[in-house]
Amino acid sequence: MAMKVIIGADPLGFAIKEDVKKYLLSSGYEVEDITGDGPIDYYNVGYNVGKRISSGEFERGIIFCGTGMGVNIVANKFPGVYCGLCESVLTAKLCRIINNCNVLSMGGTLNGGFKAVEMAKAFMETGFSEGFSEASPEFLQKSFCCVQDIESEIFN
Ligand SMILES: O=C(CO)[C@H](O)[C@H](O)COP(=O)(O)O
Repeated sequence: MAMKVIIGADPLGFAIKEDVKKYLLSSGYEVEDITGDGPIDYYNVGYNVGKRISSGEFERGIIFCGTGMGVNIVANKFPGVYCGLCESVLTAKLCRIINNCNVLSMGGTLNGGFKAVEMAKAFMETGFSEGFSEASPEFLQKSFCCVQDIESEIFN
């Protein structure tokens, strides 16, 4: 079954979102785009995507605004959301390997469509704790569990 991915963009993230959406659809992912026809503010993108990742309805999310920061801040308010703000292909890859991020955010004022797609590819195609010479998979997995413990303490 295809992985379910939720995406959304405010007006400043719209153009690169369209390029990433094309990549996701052509790669066979099941994509829901919450953007719609009218403009949507960055905090509503972060809210709607964060909520539906947190509920478990979607496995991954990719969100866009001018800088990637506003959508990132709001999405990360939800338990179970690990949103990485990335400005390079390397960080998009490392946010999966090291942090097990399930949401990627990026900015339309900082990235062109080609780079946005390369970052999305790195995010979608990289596994957690795989192939990182600086730390063992055991350490990365234990660290992620500690992050989840902190989260449980805060939310419960
Ligand atoms: O980068 C952003 C948030 O981090 C927004 O895209 C930027 O602030 C523009 O939003 P608005 O047009 O609603 O002011």
